[in-house]
Order: sequence, then structure tokens, then C-alpha cells
Amino acid sequence: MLRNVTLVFAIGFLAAMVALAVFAPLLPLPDPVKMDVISRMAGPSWAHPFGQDEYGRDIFSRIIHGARASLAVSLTAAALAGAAGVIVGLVGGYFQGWIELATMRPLDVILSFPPMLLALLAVALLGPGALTLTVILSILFIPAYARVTYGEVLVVRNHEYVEAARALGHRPLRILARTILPNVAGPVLVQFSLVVASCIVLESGLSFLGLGVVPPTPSWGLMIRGARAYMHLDPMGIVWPCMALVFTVFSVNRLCDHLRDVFDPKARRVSFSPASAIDEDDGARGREAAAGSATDDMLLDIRNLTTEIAVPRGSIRAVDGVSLKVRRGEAVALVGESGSGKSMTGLAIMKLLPRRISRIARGSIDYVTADRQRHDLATVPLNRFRAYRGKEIGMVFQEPMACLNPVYTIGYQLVEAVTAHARLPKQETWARALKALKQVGIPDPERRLHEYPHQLSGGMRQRVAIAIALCGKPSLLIADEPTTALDVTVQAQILDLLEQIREASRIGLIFITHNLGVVAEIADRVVVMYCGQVVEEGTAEEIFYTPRHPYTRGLLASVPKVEDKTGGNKRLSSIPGAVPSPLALPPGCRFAPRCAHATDLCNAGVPALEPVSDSQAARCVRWRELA
Ligand SMILES: Nc1ncnc2c1ncn2[C@@H]1O[C@H](COP(=O)(O)OP(=O)(O)OP(=O)(O)O)[C@@H](O)[C@H]1O
Repeated sequence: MLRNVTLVFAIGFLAAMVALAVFAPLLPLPDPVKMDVISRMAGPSWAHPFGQDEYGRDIFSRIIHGARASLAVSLTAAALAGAAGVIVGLVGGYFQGWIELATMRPLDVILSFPPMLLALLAVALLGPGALTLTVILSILFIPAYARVTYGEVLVVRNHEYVEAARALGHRPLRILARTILPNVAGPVLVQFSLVVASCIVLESGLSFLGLGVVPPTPSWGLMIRGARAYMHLDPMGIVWPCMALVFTVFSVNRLCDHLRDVFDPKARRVSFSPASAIDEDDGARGREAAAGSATDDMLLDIRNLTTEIAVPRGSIRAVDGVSLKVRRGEAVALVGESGSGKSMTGLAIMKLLPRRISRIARGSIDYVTADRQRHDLATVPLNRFRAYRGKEIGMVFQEPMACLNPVYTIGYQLVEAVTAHARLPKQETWARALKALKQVGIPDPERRLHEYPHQLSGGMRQRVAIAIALCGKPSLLIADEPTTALDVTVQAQILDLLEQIREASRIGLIFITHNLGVVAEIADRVVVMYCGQVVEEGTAEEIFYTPRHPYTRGLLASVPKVEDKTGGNKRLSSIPGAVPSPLALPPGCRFAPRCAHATDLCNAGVPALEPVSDSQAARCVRWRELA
């Protein structure tokens, strides 16, 4: 709501300012340079709504005419600097080598001088005036754009889609213009708003010093300069040009912020179908409050969870009606191929779904606290949910290097985690950090506290990440593929560690993996997901010895076994076909197009998750026959 109000204000203010500035000579305004010394510093009147300045000139007219100089200089300089800077940054970042040296290094020279000092020097040499000012400001701000663009290009240039464009044989110019430029447009727009603001301030500053716009041409800087000497007699004389300056800078910033959102698909606001909006209303209806007390060891009770992600061609249900339960001390594995919605389920629990483009559309995530009160995390506001993160629920990610900050020591990061939820004396904080490291079996923990993440092996880093996740003593730990990036022996050590922690502290564990082999070692219960839905669930024993869904069987058949390798002639099977696009899901069973047992019945409608036993269920219409 507030965002919309500020946006409407920004657009309205800028549009009015630009229109008034452009048409100022045609408007019935008093002459901005005509003096009337008898009425100097006169207050507001019908003829002069903002009053008159120290020479009796009309302040309103000078503000409007002053906008011509201030906006023309600033917008032109920002646009020229932007065009040049973006080209330099694109070329330097993409080609690298000597081209990078030739384009980026000269800019470092400009950057090493304070902008105001350089501007003063240039104006002193070339003489004041709006044109000189525009040229100088353009040159001064080229490095600002170039560096932002250069940094973004360095990130983007190795992405797979740039590789793909190269592989297609596109020329560098085309790749730069069509593939890379749109990806760096967001930060460049933000830079534009900052540069316009800086240009307006610099123009005003230089005019204030008498080195910018030449009097009597009005400019906001000159107005501030003139009014400053008399501000004790007429304070409003300085307030009006300052307000014009502040509102213009704010409006440019707000507008560019909005443009960045519009042009950046990753930051674009979500627009959902009316049907799903109705769903949300249903789901949100007063579920946040404690919904009675739980009677058993239940820790997490997810019901009918549906998350939606806005994509360019509509919205997809990454998680579609998922229900699952985790008890205290229980390990539940979420398994499935890539894209089945496992991570989204974990992120939804942590309220970490991609911002702006995704949301929980339906369902509840009841978290049961130690005093057995249920809280629906789906509707707990984010500011209150922060108290749950780390303290009630911890999370470990796949790539520990990506979640450990490379510029801080392990000790510092552990201390940060300890103090996130408890204010303790410094010594006790460090003692806890040390204990956490010992708990995850890091040898020589005193020394490791002072080391940086890059000084540790992959397995050690994952242990540190687990230690950090456990610092708040959570009751539930979500581990999203925590062993995938590790080699097999280290994988086994991390699994052992999680198992020990679970036994020692009765922590509930959600273990997300695509590898059923890993599941066998750690899980009590297994939930198999496919295309956002649970297709089978049961105890680990049921899933491994009596799987009912053909997809689960396919996953099991693709797990390498020791005898396959030693026996020599047994080939590893894979599930034929690929996971369908979430935008084009089959009408019935989502696995049917890849299933060797599919019949017309399978395509008739989405099958329900049918109970197979007290603890097992399968989403397959033919599970009885196939058993
Ligand atoms: N930021 C995003 N924007 C658009 N779609 C997304 C985004 N993140 C995930 N998805 C889509 O949501 C669906 C579920 O993704 P999710 O990451 O949960 O799968 P997963 O089973 O965890 O797979 P993986 O093992 O590869 O992480 C996929 O179809 C994926 O393409």
C-alpha cells in the first residue's frame, strides 16, 4: 500500500516538475530574473505564492525555471554517463585480458579523485556554465556505471545461458546486447537513479559555490546560495528550493526502483490467478493462533501445503497439496528427482520461498512447541517467525561454502549464531561456540575457531554449518541435500553425525535428498515426491521392501548396489523419460507418461493418496494389482 502511494507520488511529482520545467516560458509566471527590491523577502501573496527572494524575485517562478537548469544538467549528464559507462563495463567485463585493462584501468584514475574536487578543477579550467557542467558530470559518473556493469557482467558471463548463446554461434556484440545487457539492466537502473540524485546535488553544490549555472539564470543551487545569507530573516526562502531538491531526488529514486522491479523478472511482483487468490483468503482465515494442544510427540504437521511461483507464462505449483508429519526425534526423508518440490517444501517451512515471486497459496504448517501449543507457520507474520528461525527450526544447505561467509572466521560466525537468540557474556558465548564445534566432531576446535571457511575441507565446512544450525538448540532440523556435494566417505561421516545428534537431543529431522541410498542410512519415514505431490510415503522398511508406487520402484532400481559392481553383469536402470514441465502437467497421474504400467484409467483423473497400511500410502490407482 505504502509502496503504491510513494510510487504514485513520485510519478506525479516528476511528471509535474518536468512538464512545468519544459513549458515554463509559456506559463503565465512572473519573470524569474526581474528584481523588485522594494518587496525583497516579502511573504507569500496571491501574486507570489512562495514569496519573494532577497532581490524581490518570485520564488515559485525561480523554482520552476531553476528546474530547467537542474533537471536538464542532471538528466543529460546521468544519461550520457550511463551510455558510456555501460558500454565500457560490458566490453571490459566480457572480453577481459588487455581489453579489460584498456577500458577499466583509466576509470580507476578518475575514481581515485573525489568527484567534487575534480569538478572544481575542471570548472576552474573551463569556466562555469551549464554545458561545461553537463560534460564534466558525464565524465565524472562514467566509472560509477562502468564498475557496476563490469561486476554484473563478471557474474553473468559464465552462466550456462551465456555459454549456450556462444555455442549457438552468436557474435560477441549480439551476446552483449541481447543476452547480457538485459541481465545487468536492474543494477544499472538503480545506478541511474543514484547518479541523477548525485548530479542534482553536485550541480546545486557547484552553483552554490558560483561555479555552476551562471547567474542570473535561476538554478536550485543558486537559490539556496542566495537564501542562505538571509535564512535567519526569511527561513522559507531556503526551504522551497531544498524541498524541490529533496522531492526530486526521492521521486527519481522511487521511480527507478520501480523500473528495476518491472524489468527484472526475478524481482517482479507476483500476479496470481483470481482462483488462487480466493484460496489464500480461505487459508488465511484465522489459523495463526494456537489451534489447541497436541497430545503426542508431534513436532511438525503439514497439511495440504500448496506453494505457487509466478513464472513468465503464469504460475506454477511447485508444491501441490503436500501433507507430512514429523515427530520429535524422528527422521523423515523427502526424496524425489530434481524439480519434485522437495526444496520448496523445506523453504516454505522456513518462510524462505523466493521473495516476491512465490507464496504459500493454501494449507497449514503446524509447528508444535515444547509446551505442546500448535502454531501455524503458514500464517505467522514474518517478523514473528524470525524468532522461530534458528531457535525452533534450523536449516543446513547443500553447499556449505555458499552459506559460510568467506570473510569471517568460523568462531565469529558461530558467535553470531549463538547471540542471534541469546544475550550472553562474551566468555560464555565463545565457550558455547567452542562446545558447538566439539559437538560436531571438529578436531582441534580451539584452533579452528580462528580459521576461515576456505581453510577447512568440504566435510569440515559442512560440520561447521551443522554446528551453526544447532547453536540455537532447535527442535527441528531441515537438511537440504547436506551430503550431495561431499565424497562418499565424508557423506557417511556426516550422516553418522546427524544420527548421533538426533539420538542425543531428540531433534526432529527433515532430510531432503534425491538419493534413496542415503535415505536407507538415516530415515525412519520416507516421503517420495514427484512433480510437487507426495506419491508414496511409509516407513523406511516399507519403502525399501514393499514399494507400491511405480515411481518409488524406479527410484529404487536406480540406486547402485555393491553386488551390481562386483557381480559385473547387472546394469543400473533409470526411469525413462523426463519430469514434465510444471506448466504442462498431465491431466491424470503425473507419472503416467513415464510409467510402464499406465492405462487409460491413470489418465482419467489425479489419483488420491490411498492408504496401503496404517503407515504406508500410495498415489497409484493400480497399486493393488501391481503388488
Ligand atoms: N526461483 C524459482 N523460479 C521459478 N521456478 C522455480 C524457482 N525455484 C524452484 N522453481 C520450480 O519449482 C519446482 C520445484 O523445485 P524444487 O527446487 O523444490 O525441486 P527439488 O525437488 O528440490 O529439486 P532439486 O533437487 O533440483 O533442488 C521446480 O519445477 C522448479 O523449476
